[in-house]
Amino acid sequence: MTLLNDDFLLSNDTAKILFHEYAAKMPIIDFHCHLNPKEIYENKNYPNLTRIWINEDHYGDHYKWRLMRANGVDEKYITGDGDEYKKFIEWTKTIQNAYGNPLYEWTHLELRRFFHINNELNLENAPMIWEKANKMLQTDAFKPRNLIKNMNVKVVCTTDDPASDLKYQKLLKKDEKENGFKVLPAMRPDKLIDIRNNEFGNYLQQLSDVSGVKINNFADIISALHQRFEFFSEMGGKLSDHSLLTYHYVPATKEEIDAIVDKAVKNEDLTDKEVDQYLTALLEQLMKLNTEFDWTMQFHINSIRNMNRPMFKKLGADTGYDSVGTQPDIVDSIAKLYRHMQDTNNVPKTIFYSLNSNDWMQLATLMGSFQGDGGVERLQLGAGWWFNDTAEGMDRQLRIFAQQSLLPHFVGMLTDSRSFLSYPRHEYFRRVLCNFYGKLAEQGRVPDNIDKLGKIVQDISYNNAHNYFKF
Ligand SMILES: O=C(O)[C@@H](O)[C@H](O)[C@H](O)C(=O)CO
Repeated sequence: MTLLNDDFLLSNDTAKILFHEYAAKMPIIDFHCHLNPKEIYENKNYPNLTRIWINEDHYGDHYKWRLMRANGVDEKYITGDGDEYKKFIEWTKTIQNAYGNPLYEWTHLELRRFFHINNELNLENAPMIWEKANKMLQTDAFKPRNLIKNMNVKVVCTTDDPASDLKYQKLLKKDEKENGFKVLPAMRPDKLIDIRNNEFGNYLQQLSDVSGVKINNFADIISALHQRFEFFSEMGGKLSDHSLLTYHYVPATKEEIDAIVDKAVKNEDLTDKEVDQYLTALLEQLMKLNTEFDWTMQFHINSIRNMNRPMFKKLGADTGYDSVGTQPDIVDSIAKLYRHMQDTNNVPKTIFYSLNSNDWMQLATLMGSFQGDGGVERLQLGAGWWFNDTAEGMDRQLRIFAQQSLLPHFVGMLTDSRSFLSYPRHEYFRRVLCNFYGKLAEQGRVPDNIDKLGKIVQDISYNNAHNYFKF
């Protein structure tokens, strides 16, 4: 089979029909990504492949950065001020060693889908590819808004701090009709979760200023958050998103929580128990707010971030120094939290992603205990996330979802990316999805009713997300 031919990842005839005649043509809803709304609004061409593929200023694809470091590339030619063509050549050398890594397939899929370059990228053809691609990058088709539009994307949900003024989402709202897609905020209150950060007190002041709520205690924080939920909702926001590196369910009294907030504002040391007490109280309130505003709450759990301390100091967060978390009982704590919130009917629509795939069965079966209340598949196991964003990781997540619940209700894939060239990840997922159902059909485990199977893959590719999030 030739590299990324029309039927790659499709192992039988049913899978091929399902992909080519049903899933492939569906629009895209990217309900979680890290695209910069400013870059969508300013809509400027990228000067070359390095700037759109590897790094644009401090921003960029840390998946590639990790691989380049593994290939022994000097940081100067990854995130540093090295020559941009040399960075591209270093990426070319790196990808040559990446057989079996999804970035090998993604890189070549992007060359095919955007630049119509079907060659395998290597040192011989790198100069030609650099020249051809860079020329194309200067055309209107490669402006960010056209990249989104031409990939049939209908909704992009950015990742935004509650204190954000959503300046660029506001500006883009006026161009929605012309663009043919919406750019909607998703609230990511990481700075409220990160109570040990020395900037916590300053952040509360920022949240107070933007919300108009004076913040003297925990209840005031929640009042300020409520105002931000109102604002994000007015802007079309329908999701919140929460990164929990580790988490333990530890209830506490109002007085204890206020004392913890007070200590945090003064940058006094907090015990692990105090952090978990505060986190528990905050997550309970966030669940209430998501329920009140009929949003979907996303949890990104069990990760270890910014492991390399000197490089964190130098480059900051999300720069390729993260790994899978190993808290074995994190889902036990999530279960206690949900059981407690069920008592007051405050379990919102939720999508769980764990970076540790050992958690997936526990999450999938946990969710079965909180479905109902009139909504279809209100709680969902999210698509294979980050290090699980591979053909095998996607297939495993689909299998567990199908075995423990009703996969035809799944809201499907997201890019989780910082690059405008990442939309072929949806194609990649749709191929894995069609192959999953194609195999069931050809094994005689489901009826070979192609229209029914086709409807399922189209729903998972687009319709379910449209209906579930109510965009
Ligand atoms: O949203 C997250 O927490 C992660 O997706 C994180 O942003 C990470 O940098 C990433 O993009 C993984 O795909």
